[in-house]
Amino acid sequence: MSLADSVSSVSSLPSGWIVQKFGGTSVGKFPEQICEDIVKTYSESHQVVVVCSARSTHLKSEGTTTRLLLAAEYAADEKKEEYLEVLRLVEEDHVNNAREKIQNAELRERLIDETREEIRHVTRLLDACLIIGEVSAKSNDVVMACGEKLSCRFMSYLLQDRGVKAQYVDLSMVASDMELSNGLDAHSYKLLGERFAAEVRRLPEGTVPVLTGFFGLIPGGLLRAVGRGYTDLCAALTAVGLAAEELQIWKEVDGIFTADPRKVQKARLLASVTPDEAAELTYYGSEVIHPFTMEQVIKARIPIRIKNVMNPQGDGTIIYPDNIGKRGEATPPHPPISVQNIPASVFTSKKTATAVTAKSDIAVLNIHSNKKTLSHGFLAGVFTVLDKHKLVVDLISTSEVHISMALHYTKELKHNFGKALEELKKFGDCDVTKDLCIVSLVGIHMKQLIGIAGAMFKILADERINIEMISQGANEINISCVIDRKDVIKALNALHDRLLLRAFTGGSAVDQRLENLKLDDVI
Ligand SMILES: Nc1ncnc2c1ncn2[C@@H]1O[C@H](COP(=O)(O)OP(=O)(O)O)[C@@H](O)[C@H]1O
Ligand SMILES: N[C@@H](CC(=O)OP(=O)(O)O)C(=O)O
Repeated sequence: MSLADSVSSVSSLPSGWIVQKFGGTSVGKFPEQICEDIVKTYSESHQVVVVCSARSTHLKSEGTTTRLLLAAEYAADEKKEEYLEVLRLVEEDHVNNAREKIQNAELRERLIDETREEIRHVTRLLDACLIIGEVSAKSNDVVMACGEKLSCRFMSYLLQDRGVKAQYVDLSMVASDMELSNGLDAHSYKLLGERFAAEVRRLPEGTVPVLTGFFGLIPGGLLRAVGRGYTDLCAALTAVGLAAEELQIWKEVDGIFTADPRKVQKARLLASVTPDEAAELTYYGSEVIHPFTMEQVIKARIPIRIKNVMNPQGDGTIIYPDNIGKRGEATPPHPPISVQNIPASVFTSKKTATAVTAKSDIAVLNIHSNKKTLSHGFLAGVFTVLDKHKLVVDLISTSEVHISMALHYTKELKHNFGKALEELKKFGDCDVTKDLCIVSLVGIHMKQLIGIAGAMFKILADERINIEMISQGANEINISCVIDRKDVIKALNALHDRLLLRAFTGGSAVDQRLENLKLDDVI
C-alpha cells in the first residue's frame, strides 16, 4: 500500500485532526523524512499537529534531555565549568544541525539566533541556581524544557524550509503551577488538553503547529510526575483536546511485535493490541509507548497508531480495545468481540498469548520473616523502606513467613539497595540474587485459556531454564517469571516459537483437552 492509500484509510471525521508525535532519535536522525514523507503527505488530506521530543543523534541516553539533566546536576554540585561545557555541547550540536539542514539562509540564521538565546536563558538560570545553592524541581524542569524548545524550533523551521506552513508552539508555560496544584489528576488532564487544543486552534487555518512535548509546570516537576517519555503524554492530551481522529506515535520500528525484533528474529508485527496489553508490554520491557498515554485517549475513543518513520507506508500497530466503537461511531465497525463472550471460533483459531517480553536489570530480594506469620504492618513496613530508597517492585509473591520481590536494580541503585537492606534486616533474614531478568507472556486471550501457564513453564523447563520466581498479574493477561539474565534470549525464542508462532500457523501449545474443557464452559 502506498503512503497516500494508507493516509486516506484514516477515515475523515469532521475535525480531521491527526496528532503525530516524533521521538528524540527520530528528530535527530530522520528530520527530512519526517517533513517530506510524513507531515507533508498527511497535511494534504488532514489537519496535522506535530509534537516533538528533544533531539538525540544516537541514543536517548546520550541525547539533549540527558545532557540538560546532567548540566542541572553539575549546577547542583556547584560545578560551573562542567555545566557550561555541557551547554556548549548542546548549543554546538543544534547550531551545526541548523547549518547542515536548513537551506534558506534567512531561516537558518534566525534559527541559530533563537537557539543561542535559549541556551543563554538556561545558562542564566543555572548561574542563579549556583548563587542560591539549589536546583529546585521547577528549575530542573525549565532546564529540561530547553530540549523540546530547541528541537521544535528546528522542526518548524525545517518544515518552512521545505514549503510547509508551520508554526513553533511553546507549551512549557501553558498552565501555571497554581492551576496544576493537585498534580496530574483527571482535572489537570482536562485542563491541559483544552489549553493545548486552544493553542493549536489559535493558529491560522492550514498551519501545522509544532508543539513542544514538554508541558507544565507540574508541581514537583514533570520528571517525577510522568518520567522520561513525557512527550507521548503531551501528544495524547493534545489528541483528546482536539477530539482527533488518530494519535500517531512515530518510532523507528514498524509497530508492536510479538517480541522485541532485536532479540527474536521470527517476531511478527501485530496489527492491533488492546490498551491493557500495550500497558503490560511497555511496563515489562517493550517500551513502545509511555504507559500514561493510553487511558485518556482510549476514553475519548481515539485510536493510537504506532508507525515507523523509516517505513511510513506500513500500517503500523493500532492500540484500541476490540469491544468499543471509535469516536463518531456508536458501536464498533465490526461485530464487537467482548472478551466475556468470545465465540468458540476464536478459541479454535488457537490464539494463545499476544506477545512475549523481557525486562532486564532485575534483582530478587527475599525476606524470611523472623516471626511465625507475617505480622500486621509487615508489608507496609517493607514497602515504606523500599519507597524511601526509591526502589520499585516489579513483581511480588508471598507465603506465610516469606516474601519475594523482583526489583529494578542498576549500578546507580546499588547504594540505595545497600541502605534499604540494612533497614530491612529488622524484619527478618534477607538475601538478594542479582543479574536476573523478568520474562512475561502477555495476551488478552490468556484470561480464557486453561493451561497456558503450565505450557509456559514446561517450555522453560524443556530448555533447562531455572525459574527464580513466578507471578501472575491481577488482570490475568500477564504471566511473569524471573530467570537468569544469561538465559533470556533462549527463553524468549523458545516461548515465541512454541506459543506464539504456532498460534499463527494453527498449532497450539495448550493441551487440547484443557482447551476443550474451556470450550465446554463457554458454550
Ligand atoms: N514487542 C516489541 N515490539 C516492538 N519493539 C519492541 C518490542 N519490544 C522491544 N522493542 C524495542 O523497542 C524499541 C522502540 O523503538 P524506538 O523508536 O527505536 O525507541 P525509542 O522511542 O526509545 O527511541 C525498538 O528498538 C525495539 O527493538
Ligand atoms: N525528551 C524527553 C521526553 C520524551 O518523550 O522523549 P522520547 O519521545 O524521545 O522518548 C526524554 O528524553 O525523556
